[in-house]
Amino acid sequence: MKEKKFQFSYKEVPDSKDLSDEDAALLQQARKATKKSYAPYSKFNVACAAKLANGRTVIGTNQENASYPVGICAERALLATVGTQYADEPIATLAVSYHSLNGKNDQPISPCGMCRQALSEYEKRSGNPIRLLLSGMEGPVYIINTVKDLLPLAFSEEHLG
Ligand SMILES: O=c1ccn([C@H]2C[C@H](O)[C@@H](CO)O2)c(=O)[nH]1
Ligand SMILES: [Zn+2]
Repeated sequence: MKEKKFQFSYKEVPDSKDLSDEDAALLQQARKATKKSYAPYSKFNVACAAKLANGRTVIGTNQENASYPVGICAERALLATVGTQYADEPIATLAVSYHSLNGKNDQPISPCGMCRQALSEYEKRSGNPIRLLLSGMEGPVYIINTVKDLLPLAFSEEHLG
């Protein structure tokens, strides 16, 4: 039997003011876009902002539904736009933030499992790592180098044979 290990390291920046100007601006766009979220059921307003390799910025927000499973996360809403309008264009950096009416907004969240799978496929398809900036409306920012780090042993089209 062989012991295998998965390890990853990421950065924690104490506050968004410690980011580069470009990263701080992208995170600010994500924070601002939480106002566009439609989340009357969870009251958990998530938004993300992607800086594409071509310089464009795209935003996405969660859009909920009275039939709960119909709702879509901010990350996959964003990917639908990127995939449609800028197919295969690499996402250089994706900032994710949220504003919750249920509690504090000062800790980072990270994409759910379904979004990790979707982001993983977009990363592969575009051929470039997606850097992630994760943060609430204030507080620390996590910087993650690639979606691969968030989804070890990812399922992909290769497994379909
Ligand atoms: O990374 C995340 C985590 C949660 N949500 C959404 C799904 C649901 O609408 C609400 C509460 O889970 O937040 C996102 O959009 N992205
Ligand atoms: Zn999700």
